[in-house]
Amino acid sequence: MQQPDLTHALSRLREAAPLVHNITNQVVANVTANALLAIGASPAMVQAEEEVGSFVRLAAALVVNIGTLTAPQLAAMHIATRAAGEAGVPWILDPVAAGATPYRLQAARSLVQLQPAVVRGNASEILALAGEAVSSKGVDSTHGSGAALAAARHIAKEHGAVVAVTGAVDYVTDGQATWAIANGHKMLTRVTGTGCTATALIGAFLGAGFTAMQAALAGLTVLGVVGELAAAKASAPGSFQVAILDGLYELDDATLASHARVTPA
Ligand SMILES: Nc1ncnc2c1ncn2[C@@H]1O[C@H](COP(=O)(O)OP(=O)(O)O)[C@@H](O)[C@H]1O
Ligand SMILES: Cc1ncsc1CCOP(=O)(O)O
Ligand SMILES: [Mg+2]
Repeated sequence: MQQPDLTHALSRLREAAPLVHNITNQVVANVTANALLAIGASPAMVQAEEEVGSFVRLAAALVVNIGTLTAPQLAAMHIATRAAGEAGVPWILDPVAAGATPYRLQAARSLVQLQPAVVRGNASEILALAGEAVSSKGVDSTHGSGAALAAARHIAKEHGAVVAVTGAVDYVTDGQATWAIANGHKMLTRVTGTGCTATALIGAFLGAGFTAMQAALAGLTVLGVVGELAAAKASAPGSFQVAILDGLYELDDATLASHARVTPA
């Protein structure tokens, strides 16, 4: 398996400065828009059924996140993902708390049928999406990421998507090749929206023309490295959240390459 080359990933992303269309949850809309701006992309949060089909055709990538799902928002997600498919706009699914209620699970299942380039979730979410009867603690995982690796491979093969499971170690698989990313910091679990930020960053790399596998590896490695650097500067969640945003802006290709811990799994 050839080692993924992230050497110029950040400069490529910043050169492309992709417009990223987000249909996301109300908790993280601001956080993820700021993360996308900090890394060098251009975010737009657009979710009216009446306009998502037109808007997504202007975008370089689409992020779909079911964190605070409502029926109109789900309808908009179906319109946007179908239009994205027609227009060749790559999109990523974040199945937040997929196993928590039948409504969410059904919604996530309906969306994964519509050919996302990437699915990114925590272990409980990926297990639920794969059909395992698992519990979660709302939006938080009660499983380690390794426990969802087989489920991730299963979803990847069934839907032709790249699947990323995050946790202490992140895994990215296309159903055949699997990579482990051993970056990150526990403090990332003490601030809301870091999983959603991971998803949005992968969306930015998709919008910059990276393959699904490269985009998932780049997005997760960026957040993991930034999390480590932020934790060295900030010891509590409030300042850590600010340090993440600053770190996304300050990170360069050389620092990413020297801190990345990506190995075959
Ligand atoms: N125990 C941990 N140690 C280091 N990094 C972690 C840990 N748990 C999660 N992360 C990182 O936090 C980010 C969000 O992942 P995760 O918490 O799994 O998503 P979610 O917020 O959707 O549950 C990812 O970058 C992941 O690598
Ligand atoms: C707290 C919360 N409730 C519904 S969505 C959301 C944010 C979840 O963010 P993340 O999955 O990144 O932890
Ligand atoms: Mg999440």
